[in-house]
Amino acid sequence: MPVLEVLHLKKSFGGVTAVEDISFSVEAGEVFTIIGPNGAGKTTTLEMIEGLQSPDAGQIQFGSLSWSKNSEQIKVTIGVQPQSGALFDLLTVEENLDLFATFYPKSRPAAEVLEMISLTDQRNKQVKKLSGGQRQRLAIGLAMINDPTLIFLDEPTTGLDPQARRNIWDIILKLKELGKTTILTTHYMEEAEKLSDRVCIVDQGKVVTLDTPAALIDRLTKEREVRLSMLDGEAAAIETEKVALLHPAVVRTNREGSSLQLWTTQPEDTLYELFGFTKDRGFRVEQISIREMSLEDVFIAFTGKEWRD
Ligand SMILES: Nc1ncnc2c1ncn2[C@@H]1O[C@H](COP(=O)(O)OP(=O)(O)OP(=O)(O)O)[C@@H](O)[C@H]1O
Repeated sequence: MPVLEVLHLKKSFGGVTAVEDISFSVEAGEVFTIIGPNGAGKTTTLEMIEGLQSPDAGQIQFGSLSWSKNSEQIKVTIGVQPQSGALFDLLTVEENLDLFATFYPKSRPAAEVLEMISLTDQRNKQVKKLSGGQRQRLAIGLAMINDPTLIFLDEPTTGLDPQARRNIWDIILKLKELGKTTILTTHYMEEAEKLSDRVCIVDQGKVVTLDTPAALIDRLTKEREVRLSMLDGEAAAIETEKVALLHPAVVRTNREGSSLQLWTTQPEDTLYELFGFTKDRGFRVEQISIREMSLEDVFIAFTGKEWRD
């Protein structure tokens, strides 16, 4: 039985439809990631599930529990990362954890949480003196203080430098080792690809696709991005692009100056033909590379939008 099931959620604000129709279910122990462009409805979806907003329509079930009948039970089962503005700046790290612990009938010892979020050495530091990454780790710690089975992290790494982001990935992986379920939203594709068991892509308030990162990428594996850089300038690239577009396996192309990008389902065959052409014309190709598809390509393919990372 899924730990969370969301069925046909809908939410509008005045004339703006934030969530049009979102359904998914989450299994115990998985990292389930929702990604999507700005304004896709990710935060609104999460807030409805967390009980912070009421849906206009649809159902939210935590196993057999629902907000209308079992709100007290749900509150002790889930952990929600507070916005970083909700932390108490003048209190120390440990005092914040102790304070949040009082909101719950049962809590995990602060020392254990401090270890998990690698803030034991900063336990007596005032929160206002923490770095951005440390604040975010504390926010995740606060989401864990009631020892929840299901944890919601809304863009926990936004704005952090790569090392601080990696520290947060480590916490998410530790939570997984403990058998916890994490529902994550992120702006970073690489993060979704690395951490998630399954990824749900939303756009304009609807689920566009949902699967494991590997399966999503697999759907596009037939397509490869080929890059060519021409030594003989833009005119050579323009002509080569025209020839590439005539090849039946070439899906689309892009050119900037003398550099050419093309997406093809038959890279070898396409290159063979292009090299035939460049050799005939005496054009010299300076660089060539064939790139594997990533989750970012899946996103672009399904939503038709560039990723904003
Ligand atoms: N309280 C609100 N009042 C009015 N409009 C809102 C409100 N909350 C969200 N919206 C609108 O609903 C849409 C979805 O917003 P939401 O914050 O859920 O998207 P998101 O996918 O989380 O975006 P982002 O990645 O930018 O955080 C947006 O058009 C947003 O402007």
